[in-house]
Amino acid sequence: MAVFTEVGFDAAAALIARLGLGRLTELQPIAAGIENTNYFVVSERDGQRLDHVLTVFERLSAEQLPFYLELMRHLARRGLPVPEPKADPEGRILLSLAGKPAAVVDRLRGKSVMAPQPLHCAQLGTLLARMHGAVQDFPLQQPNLRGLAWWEATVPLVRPHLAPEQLALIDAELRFQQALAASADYAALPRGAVHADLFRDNAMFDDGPAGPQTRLSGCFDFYFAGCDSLGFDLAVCLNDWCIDTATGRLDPARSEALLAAYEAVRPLGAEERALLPALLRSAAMRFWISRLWDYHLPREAHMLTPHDPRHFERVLRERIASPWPVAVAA
Ligand SMILES: Nc1ncnc2c1ncn2[C@@H]1O[C@H](COP(=O)(O)OP(=O)(O)O)[C@@H](O)[C@H]1O
Ligand SMILES: N[C@@H](CCOP(=O)(O)O)C(=O)O
Repeated sequence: MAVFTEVGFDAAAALIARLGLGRLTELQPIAAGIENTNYFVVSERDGQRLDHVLTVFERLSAEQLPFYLELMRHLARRGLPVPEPKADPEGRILLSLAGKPAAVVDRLRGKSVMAPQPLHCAQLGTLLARMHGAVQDFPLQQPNLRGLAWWEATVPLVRPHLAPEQLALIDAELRFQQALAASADYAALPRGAVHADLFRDNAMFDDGPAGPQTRLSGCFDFYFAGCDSLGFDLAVCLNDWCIDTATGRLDPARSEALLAAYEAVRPLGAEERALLPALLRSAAMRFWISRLWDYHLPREAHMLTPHDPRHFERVLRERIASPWPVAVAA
């Protein structure tokens, strides 16, 4: 992030105590991320150190948040490595701090791996497929709030900042995505509550038998989750985990590792496979628009570092030019 809301030590200590997590000993603002205010919190209970993450939600409302927090709890209770939100004595996981909605969740061990190898991508593929299985009986519904309707509302806001060739691209892609969303093939895609932002920086690896930072310890930041096609979620991951950053191309070894591991748990249907190139474009478009919006219409915050929108413009152009260069196992 960004620290949009400065949380005082005493206020955080009172919250941690109320959650039964003992005495607060450290409160450390987190610089990474762009959406919410996050702090690492360390507390001591019965002589034991406890590590959690405190999030103050800046844009999401108290009406939208139960979906994300309940989804995390659902997945954690299914044994998936997802931070579980902590409940107060009344059983509430949606809390309040500094007059804003807040949550305290488990801190995952390890670090993000920003230059992943096939072994990292494979573990991510397995986790993603397991999550797609586990959400099939998740009862809450909420649309992907960064889906097509948001693109349609946001493209007019960023258009004044674009060069002619960018305008041509964004307008044409919006038309392509509108036609895709209206198609019968798209309507037939399997759907569910998906993460929708499972980038490398939203997963952690700790040390494993294959060496330092080789074992996936979990994924976090479910605050862009929503009901969408499972294939879109997969495309978001492929576009980030398997990319050759310089060219925007998909790296065959990493893409194949991610997909093979995914399909070992949840094989893709023929309709998903056929639409994967279009969904890779959707995933590139989604983050190009959000990055343009964050970049050109920034919010006030300390430590805010917007992501580079040109990256996803390059990725989108590449996905249009080379729909699916990877030999996907049929
Ligand atoms: N549950 C967690 N376990 C470990 N680290 C976390 C956790 N949640 C957040 N973080 C850390 O905080 C950073 C920012 O979190 P993130 O959710 O990406 O912020 P934002 O919602 O503002 O984009 C992450 O890069 C990570 O280092
Ligand atoms: N992953 C997105 C932005 C969302 O930020 P996060 O820190 O919440 O993952 C991007 O890279 O544009």
